[in-house]
Amino acid sequence: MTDYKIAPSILSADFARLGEEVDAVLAAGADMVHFDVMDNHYVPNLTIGPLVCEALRKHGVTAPIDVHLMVKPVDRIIPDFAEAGADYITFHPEASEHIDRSLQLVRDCGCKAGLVFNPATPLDVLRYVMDKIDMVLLMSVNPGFGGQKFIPGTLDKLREARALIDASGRAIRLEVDGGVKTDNIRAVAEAGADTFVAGSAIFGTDDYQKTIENMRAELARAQRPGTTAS
Ligand SMILES: O=C(CO)[C@H](O)[C@H](O)COP(=O)(O)O
Ligand SMILES: [Fe+2]
Repeated sequence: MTDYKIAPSILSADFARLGEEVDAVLAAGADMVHFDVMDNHYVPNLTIGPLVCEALRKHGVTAPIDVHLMVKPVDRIIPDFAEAGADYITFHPEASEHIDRSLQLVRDCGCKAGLVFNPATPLDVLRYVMDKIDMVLLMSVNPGFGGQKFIPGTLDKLREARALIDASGRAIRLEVDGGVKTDNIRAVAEAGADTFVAGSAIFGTDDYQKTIENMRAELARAQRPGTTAS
């Protein structure tokens, strides 16, 4: 049985009440908090930094925080997020001058490391760093904004990533981010994902618990071999 995780993206939360919103999705059954960091340079939008991550920890959030860095360069901000309480830190290979070094930096800071692949970015670099990663994140929209439509070609790419992860024999999570909703989460799982970011699909509804329950019901119907991710 695959250990599926649902990670609401706080990009679509009410930022004026962020602590309450995070408490609410976790109480509704979410597994981790997806924390989108945008710099108005690597992507055309500007969001939140380590201070907000630290504030969530001080507020009492104990669930894993999955920091998705859409910033360039990446290295300078990694230790700050580790210090602020991040569990996972993922970054885009295009945003790092030295991918292996940035992954090692994340790990040296005590966090789990991941690489994020934009829709048109090939997975080629993965095979050289498999031993240094804990997560592969496939973008199913172009990064920068919530509420976009899922790009269907991501399903084939998920199958490709799943085969590479399984061949590595390592417990690497396969996360998908962008346009994931109750009506496509099952197909995304069947293509190989085990971790599902959903922003607008959860925060855009009135009843977070019902939405997460509906997503889990769809996941329970997904048919594919189990994975080793934990
Ligand atoms: O990284 C992101 C955008 O760059 C977000 O995590 C993503 O878009 C989630 O939002 P939604 O589920 O509404 O598509
Ligand atoms: Fe994200």
